Amino acid sequence: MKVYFCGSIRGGRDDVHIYRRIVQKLQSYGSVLTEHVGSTEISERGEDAASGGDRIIHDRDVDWLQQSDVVVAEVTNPSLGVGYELGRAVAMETKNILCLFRPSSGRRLSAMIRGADDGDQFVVKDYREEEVENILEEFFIHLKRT
Ligand SMILES: O=c1[nH]c(=O)n([C@H]2C[C@H](O)[C@@H](COP(=O)(O)O)O2)cc1CO
Repeated sequence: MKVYFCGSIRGGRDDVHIYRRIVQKLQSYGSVLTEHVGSTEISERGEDAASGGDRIIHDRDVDWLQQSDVVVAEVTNPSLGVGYELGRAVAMETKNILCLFRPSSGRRLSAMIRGADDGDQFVVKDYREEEVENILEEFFIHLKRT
């Protein structure tokens, strides 16, 4: 199984330790194409994409998104890139999408994400940090049954 993980980069790296936890857990289910999102070596300046710059990052990520079976996004820290990836994933119509949000942040999730939940292919789940592995486990058990 190929998993595409989305998390904020230029939107801010405050939650990188949670992204790393999520990536580690996701790796027990398949290959995580965007492993770098959970790396503490990537700052909010983003990846160093050498000469190709942002176009290389964009085209590579859209290609990975197309290849992926499942999209998991940590959406607590708002990020334009994550919102864009989710919109593209929905338009592809074949992806199973899980968005994870922590209400303890005091933020209110965008209606364009919360309101996209259809209880089936696009699921938004509120969680507490300590529950994250269990939430992922439940999601992947359910996926196997469908
Ligand atoms: O350097 C990068 N590498 C990269 O893969 N991304 C992708 C993956 C993340 O899920 C998402 C983060 O978007 P943003 O940088 O707008 O927060 O975009 C984004 C950047 C920088 O925008």
